[in-house]
Amino acid sequence: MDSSHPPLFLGCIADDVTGATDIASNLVQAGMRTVQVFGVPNPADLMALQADAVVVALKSRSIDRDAAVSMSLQSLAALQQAGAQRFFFKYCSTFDSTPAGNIGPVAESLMNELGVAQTIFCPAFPANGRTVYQGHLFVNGQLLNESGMHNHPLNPMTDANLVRVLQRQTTKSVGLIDWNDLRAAKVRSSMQSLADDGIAMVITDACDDDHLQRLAQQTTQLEFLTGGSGIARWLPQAWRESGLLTAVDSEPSALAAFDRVADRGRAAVLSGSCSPATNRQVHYLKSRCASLALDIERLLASPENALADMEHFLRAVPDREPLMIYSTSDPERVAQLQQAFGTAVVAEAIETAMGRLAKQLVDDHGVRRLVLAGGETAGAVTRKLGIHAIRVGPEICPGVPLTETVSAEPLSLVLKSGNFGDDQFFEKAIQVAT
Ligand SMILES: Nc1ncnc2c1ncn2[C@@H]1O[C@H](COP(=O)(O)OP(=O)(O)O)[C@@H](O)[C@H]1O
Ligand SMILES: O=C(O)[C@@H](O)C(=O)COP(=O)(O)O
Repeated sequence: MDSSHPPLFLGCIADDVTGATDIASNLVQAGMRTVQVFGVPNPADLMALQADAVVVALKSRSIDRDAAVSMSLQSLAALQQAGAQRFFFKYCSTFDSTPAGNIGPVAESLMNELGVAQTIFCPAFPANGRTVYQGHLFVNGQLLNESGMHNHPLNPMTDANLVRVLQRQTTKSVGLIDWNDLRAAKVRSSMQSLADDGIAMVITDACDDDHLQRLAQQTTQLEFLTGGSGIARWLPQAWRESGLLTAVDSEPSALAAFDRVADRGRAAVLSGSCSPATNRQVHYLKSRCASLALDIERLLASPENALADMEHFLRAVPDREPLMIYSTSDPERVAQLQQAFGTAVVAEAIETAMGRLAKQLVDDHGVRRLVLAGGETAGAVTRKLGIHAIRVGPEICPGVPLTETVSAEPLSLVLKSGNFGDDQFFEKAIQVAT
């Protein structure tokens, strides 16, 4: 390791792959040299990275609670051994979880392990339309439970009151810091009052970036924070101002390690998100490039035959032309498939197929840029491709950067959170300058 590089400062644990890239991108935008690694890391590998921040991308959002807790604790141990001084648990800005978890149980176990009595829960990400007011989460001005998230295939969100949602997932007591506390710079004193009342987990309001900046400035004392990536855009500056983080030369330095060596080949979009935004993005792109909807019934009946059909399609697309394959569907179609075959069975079949398709695209069809839509989908694909780490480049839209794999033959990856990006996002991601 280069002894002139400051030691690792921040260790993040993200509960899905696109969410990890989202926070990594916001940290890079805020001037931190950030590397994203996939799966529970090895401390020695982390120490060799020369980064200010490491984001560990897990696939722990929709799995069994005990497994999610276990892999999060193992990741924490690795980050601690690598010398991290601050820790962040990143979950979705739409608080994606089931009544059993996994946000509450994972946060609780990380707090217990770190010996931390209290922390904040700040999913707000105003740049992407996620705001929290009086503890209620809004998505582009709609209450969470009316925003389309109530139709999520794996973790439908049916309650916008986050104090209530989180309280159902944890044995610790949950409270609220509202926007008045932020405006009056009363976060620390309000947290102390809440602590005196035995409140360990504090949902925080934030309606705009000014609120997030204030919140970051007033929580620098916390060793462990949790939230979406909105606050991560402001924490590095707050840490620097309070003397905790060594100042970096300038913002671009955080992008300096991004080589752009990967962007020399064909682009393909694999889309498994069924969010409203991704449905619109698929609709926009499908008449503009070669595209194919996964035949999900055929896939469930015979994966091998379905993949053989896909291979025919791939061979028919002229060399080097971009293409898109998607399972993205509207809520009625998702419900119909889930009722007929079972939620987990459908999700597993699609994720496995997406992983295999990605491997075919890269190994046999000259694809060097993969655009993946959906956190679970991206998790399955990156696992199948054996990707260990990525460097983060410039943003294509808030929370979705261009990235490239840290490997002998780098691959360009765009890992898009299901609900991020405008209708033309895929087209931009395919075309973005190299
Ligand atoms: N047509 C479909 N019907 C049912 N489930 C689907 C369909 N298409 C994709 N899925 C599954 O829904 C889940 C979507 O999750 P994810 O990829 O994380 O997207 P998002 O980012 O929108 O949450 C995945 O497990 C995926 O396999
Ligand atoms: O915070 C967010 O909204 C995203 O970073 C995120 O976690 C998205 O997850 P997916 O919607 O599953 O892609």
